[in-house]
Amino acid sequence: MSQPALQAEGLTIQYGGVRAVDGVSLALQPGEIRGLIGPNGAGKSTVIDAISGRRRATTGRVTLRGEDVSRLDVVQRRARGLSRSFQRTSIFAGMQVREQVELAAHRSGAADAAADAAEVLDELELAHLGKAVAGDLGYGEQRRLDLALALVGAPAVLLLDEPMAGLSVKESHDLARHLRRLTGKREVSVLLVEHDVDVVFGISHSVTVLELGRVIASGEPAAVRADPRVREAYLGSAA
Ligand SMILES: Nc1ncnc2c1ncn2[C@@H]1O[C@H](COP(=O)(O)OP(=O)(O)OP(=O)(O)O)[C@@H](O)[C@H]1O
Repeated sequence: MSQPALQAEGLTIQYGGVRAVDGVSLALQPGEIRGLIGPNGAGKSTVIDAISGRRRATTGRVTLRGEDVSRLDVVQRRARGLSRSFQRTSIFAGMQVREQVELAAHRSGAADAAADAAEVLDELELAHLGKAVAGDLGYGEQRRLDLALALVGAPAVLLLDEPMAGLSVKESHDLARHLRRLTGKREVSVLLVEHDVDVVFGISHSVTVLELGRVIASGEPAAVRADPRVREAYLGSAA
């Protein structure tokens, strides 16, 4: 097996008396999409915060392509190829679409920001909206723009926190299709936190399930979905 694009080992995060994340380990191979699911409050966003550098883990280690980045901040980890999106989009509503994707590409260190932005916009079927002001886009288009902003600069790893939030079923499936195609094409690894479990099981190569800050299952989607503990803790009998 090749060197993992990302490895998190024994992450523990304490908020005062609450242990929000308790010894979580996971790895992403190049080009792998790993779903990270669990009930509300299970610790999914906190894991993403710890991996991205937004929150320093109390204990544990984060390695990016073999390099220990545990002591680096968000900007330093971004420069090493770790990108993320947030539950709420981080687009600039008053700015033109192409302009802001080019700016993001430039800030992410792309050698040719204009070309990189053009390619990502094209891949996400947003090229025709390049001159539109982002705030005028439909919500589904804004979500795709958010993904474009995270994708430029050729990151090795993308942390996505509920990218389908608020989308219709069709828009979710469209975004999932884009994600699957883009990750394959660009060899970017994705850690996908998403409440729509059908989307997660549909596009992920592997799935990790958290409950009360701990990993209760991890592996191929079909095996995880069939795991009695997962069904009991999270999916319910209808899953
Ligand atoms: N800033 C904070 N201060 C104190 N406790 C927090 C803080 N942020 C999160 N928590 C607690 O940490 C635990 C994990 O929260 P987290 O938001 O990571 O879960 P989640 O799985 O992402 O939930 P959701 O699906 O609702 O987004 C919860 O018990 C939450 O109440």
